[in-house]
Amino acid sequence: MSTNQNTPRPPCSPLSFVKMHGLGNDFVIIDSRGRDAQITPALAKSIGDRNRGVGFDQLAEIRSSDSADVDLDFWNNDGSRAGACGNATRCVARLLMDETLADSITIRTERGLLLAKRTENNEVSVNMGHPILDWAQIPLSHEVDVEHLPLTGDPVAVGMGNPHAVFFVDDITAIDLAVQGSAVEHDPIFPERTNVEFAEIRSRSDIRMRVWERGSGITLACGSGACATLVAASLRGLTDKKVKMEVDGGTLTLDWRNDGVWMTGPTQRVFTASFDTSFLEPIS
Ligand SMILES: N[C@@H](CCC[C@H](N)C(=O)O)C(=O)O
Repeated sequence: MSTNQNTPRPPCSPLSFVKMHGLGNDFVIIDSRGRDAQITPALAKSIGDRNRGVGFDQLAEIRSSDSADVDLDFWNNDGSRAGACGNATRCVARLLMDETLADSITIRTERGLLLAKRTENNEVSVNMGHPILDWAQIPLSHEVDVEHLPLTGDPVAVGMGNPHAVFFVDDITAIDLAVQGSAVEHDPIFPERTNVEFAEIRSRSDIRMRVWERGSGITLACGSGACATLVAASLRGLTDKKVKMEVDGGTLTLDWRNDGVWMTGPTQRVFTASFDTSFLEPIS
């Protein structure tokens, strides 16, 4: 008798999920309402591996809420937590609004209570709240010396529930996103690392932006990064407070209003599936 056939297998523990994306920023969405949180850093990293797991830019875990329609936690694919994720918030809002046929929904994230709405053309808008401009709260260092960074020009530090360093550049095609983004993310001046945006101003209402995300690397879009870029451009006097922003995966509309920064764009459900967590290889 073959020993292989008799090798005991751990019990099957299926975890179902929905795969969605917003402008190519892709997410695994797990619904943990009514049960304990299931995601740990190690599990997030294993599921996030694009070769050995499922693959995602962020994992969003939906939780029951006492003070909103749902609570939402975010994980990057390196297993780290993220305090905000604009595009995943829009995707989850779309998923739940389709489920309940509602036209709006409240979602509590680490950054606070967010309101999302369905638009007339079936896109999703979310109010990402007010930017945090006090660097001590972002958290970033007050004494930022950009001279040693592989870039010229001062970054603008903006908190949207997560940290962003926005660089304005004359020619975005000249940026080596992997090299320069990674160098800025890991620069010791950012004690909690940072998301990095490179923005070329095309007009007062049109920005081209590319992003290097903390904990996930190059992504096709970043909602909180788009909000941070609008805030930075507007504060520098480079644009108006409402712009369209072209990112690698498509176009977002950003509107910095009195009640916060609103972001609008498409969402797409890709598939629903489940996997057996006992198959996932731990990734160090
Ligand atoms: N893709 C996101 C932002 C994800 C979080 C980020 N990588 C972090 O660590 O803060 C978005 O759409 O906002």
